[in-house]
Amino acid sequence: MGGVLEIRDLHKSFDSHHVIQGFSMDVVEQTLSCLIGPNGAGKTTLMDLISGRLKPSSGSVRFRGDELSGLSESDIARRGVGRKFQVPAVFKELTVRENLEIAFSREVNPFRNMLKFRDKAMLAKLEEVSVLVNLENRLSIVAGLLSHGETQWLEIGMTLMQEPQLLLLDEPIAGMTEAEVDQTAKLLREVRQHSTLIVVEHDMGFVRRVADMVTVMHMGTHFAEGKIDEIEANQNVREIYLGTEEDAA
Ligand SMILES: Nc1ncnc2c1ncn2[C@@H]1O[C@H](COP(=O)(O)OP(=O)(O)OP(=O)(O)O)[C@@H](O)[C@H]1O
Repeated sequence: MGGVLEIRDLHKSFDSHHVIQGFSMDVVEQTLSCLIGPNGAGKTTLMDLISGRLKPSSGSVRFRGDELSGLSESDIARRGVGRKFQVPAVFKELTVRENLEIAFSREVNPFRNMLKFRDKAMLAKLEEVSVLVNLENRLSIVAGLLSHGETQWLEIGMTLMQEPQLLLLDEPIAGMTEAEVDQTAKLLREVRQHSTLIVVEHDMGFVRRVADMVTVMHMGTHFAEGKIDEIEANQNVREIYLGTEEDAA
């Protein structure tokens, strides 16, 4: 079955290091897919290839039927693919409100956007997103003073200001407290009501709570895919990934 995102026979090499080796995957609209796999499996590289940060050596990434490989990172973002990295990239000296305002438009000069788009549509979006990411009471705080978890939410919020149709998240709960993890699970389930998400995650407890589908990567290949129960019961997956975590525990 096809999907909103169709990845076909994707390859990526860095010199002689063949990191993505014929990877294919379909992502169905309005689902949350978790991408798991051992360290070095190629998860971040795959996200980089989807978002245009890296160009594939060969293969195809189609989003809503359009080929993305070959487009620039900003063109891919304009087509509705949002990305949040593990390390947040917020403007620490600006307030939460200003950070969200800047993110509203995809124009090049963010400070011009702040003046130009202080309109009703932006205000409505800002209110909706700030409630969603649990920062509605922190709008006038300088971003540099936010907790780690709040900073992660702000960056998710900045991505949501652009109304992405596909949202790529790299380890969104890294370093969060338990309460923040709970809040993030709730947030992602809400975002999924109107967007499609791919989340790279190592924490299987969190994967269990949020994932509709789980895709396992191993050595740059699509190793397995299914519901969380199927993946956790899959002996081959346990051998290359889950088993090793248990052994280490
Ligand atoms: N720019 C690069 N140049 C050379 N090798 C790279 C580059 N980027 C990634 N690699 C290699 O590609 C492989 C896959 O890395 P990647 O970060 O995609 O894995 P990952 O599954 O995200 O791992 P982790 O779970 O540890 O974050 C690794 O062996 C890494 O060293």
